[in-house]
Amino acid sequence: MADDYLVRIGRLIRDARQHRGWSQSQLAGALGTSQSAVNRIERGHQNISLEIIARIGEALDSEIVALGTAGPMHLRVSGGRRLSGAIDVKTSKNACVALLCATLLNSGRTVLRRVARIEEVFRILEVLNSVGVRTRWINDDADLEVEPPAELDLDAMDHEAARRTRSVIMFLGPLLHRAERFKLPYAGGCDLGTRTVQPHMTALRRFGLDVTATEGVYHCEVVPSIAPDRAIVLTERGDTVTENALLAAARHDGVTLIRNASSNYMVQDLCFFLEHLGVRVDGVGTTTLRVHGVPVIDRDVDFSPSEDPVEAMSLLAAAVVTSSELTVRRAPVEFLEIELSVLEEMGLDLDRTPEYRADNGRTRLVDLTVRPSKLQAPTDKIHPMPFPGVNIDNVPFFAAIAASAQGSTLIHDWVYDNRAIYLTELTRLGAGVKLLDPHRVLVEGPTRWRETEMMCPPALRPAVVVLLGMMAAEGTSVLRNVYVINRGYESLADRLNSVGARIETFRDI
Ligand SMILES: CC(=O)N[C@H]1[C@@H](OP(=O)(O)OP(=O)(O)OC[C@H]2O[C@@H](n3ccc(=O)[nH]c3=O)[C@H](O)[C@@H]2O)O[C@H](CO)[C@@H](O)[C@@H]1O
Ligand SMILES: C=C(OP(=O)(O)O)C(=O)O
Repeated sequence: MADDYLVRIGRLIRDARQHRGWSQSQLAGALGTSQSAVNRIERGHQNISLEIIARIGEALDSEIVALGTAGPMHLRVSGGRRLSGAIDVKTSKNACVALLCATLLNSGRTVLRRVARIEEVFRILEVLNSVGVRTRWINDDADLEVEPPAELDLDAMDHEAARRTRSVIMFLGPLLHRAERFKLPYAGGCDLGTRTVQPHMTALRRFGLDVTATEGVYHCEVVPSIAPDRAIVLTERGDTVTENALLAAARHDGVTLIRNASSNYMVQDLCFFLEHLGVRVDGVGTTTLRVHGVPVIDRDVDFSPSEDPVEAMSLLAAAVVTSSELTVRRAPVEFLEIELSVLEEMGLDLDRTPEYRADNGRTRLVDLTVRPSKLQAPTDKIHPMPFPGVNIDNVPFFAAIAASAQGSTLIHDWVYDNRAIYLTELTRLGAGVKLLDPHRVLVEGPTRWRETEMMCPPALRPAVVVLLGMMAAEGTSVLRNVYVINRGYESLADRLNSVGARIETFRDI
């Protein structure tokens, strides 16, 4: 028993080390020990103290062992089961976090309906609470009330929670209207390689924001007399940068023109919310936004963020890889149209209902039913583009789908440095995924999926893709440390179980 325990800890350490991309010698160097000692630890042949485990966890930036229910969550998947029935898409992580940041524009009370109860939202709530914003879940439907204080206590900001999110960067836009000097930690989020924040700084400089970045913290100073005197042309058509520019423009006394804006789903939801706050935004859905700012916003508002196209795509992919008939209800079709076209070209048997409106009154939804189909690899490569193109976050799901199709599919993720690399994790489940270069993988299908045990890749979508492979594989698979999945999906295991999956959650020791 004791030996078995050491072997399990050893495996956790090995997986965490491999995820960091370190050799045994590199870990040994960080611990001040020898490579052979690390080798013994990983094989479970060495007694180790809690102190050593803690040091290893620190060196690898990974919580190896935790006590009680707060420890890392893992999933045990009994795969090879067909799904059936219907499942609803939840509201999107990316809109919910942008709207939470946007509540900082308003002195009044904001109610957001059916907010995704996910770790990313919890982290942003922790940051808001730490600076004095009062937040409260008001019912079991996940409706959330947000009330900012008259004065924010920005020095009390919870940097640890903030640093775990990408979204906290969207505090910059609202805060530049509330403080002349403040600090914000560097943004985190999925580990996808370098993710620039320069376009944010370039856009917000036009509103008088001056940022010095040192030792993990942005030191921000605002010169209120500086205001945009001509159009703000974003250097990238990014989602969060467009949102930051919108947030800054919302309380700017005048009209701001933003060009090369993203018109993606979360940006549109933010524009609809700004309209509730009395801020008119012309051009929603296009790449030129004209924002009619309102210097003081003090309104009680009630808003329903829309459904998540990326969650819809994840659920469709779950049905495809498990050869199931499944209805995905409340799918925001406008943000999935190209994905659906590609899937139909690949031979997916897919039905959709007539469109209906999301609770925000604007976004078009449909229910999609997919049936088991013989898929062919697409002729052309799959690559993302800013909306309206294949959504960057949907690309990883094409890897799982391509692995279920006959033939070779080239997937080209030009956007992120690391995300395509994580897709090679599917080889551990039996898929033929070859890395051609850091941005391109060739997927050779169909796959005879096989069970495995592994750590979650440190990026949300590739982590879910691995989970889908495990659902397709006969036998029992284990996916360790799924915080990254919980960042973006609410109770995913339970919800998949409700349509026939068998996924158990557990924690170590
Ligand atoms: C909280 C949130 O909403 N996160 C989403 C948002 O992150 P966010 O908007 O922060 O995305 P990033 O700024 O990281 O941009 C994504 C990447 O695309 C590159 N890029 C982007 C636009 C462009 O015109 N040219 C270009 O090269 C950037 O350099 C970067 O490498 O958008 C990403 C891209 O849709 C999504 O993956 C994230 O889920
Ligand atoms: C990359 C993603 O998220 P974030 O921007 O929050 O890291 C994602 O949602 O896939």
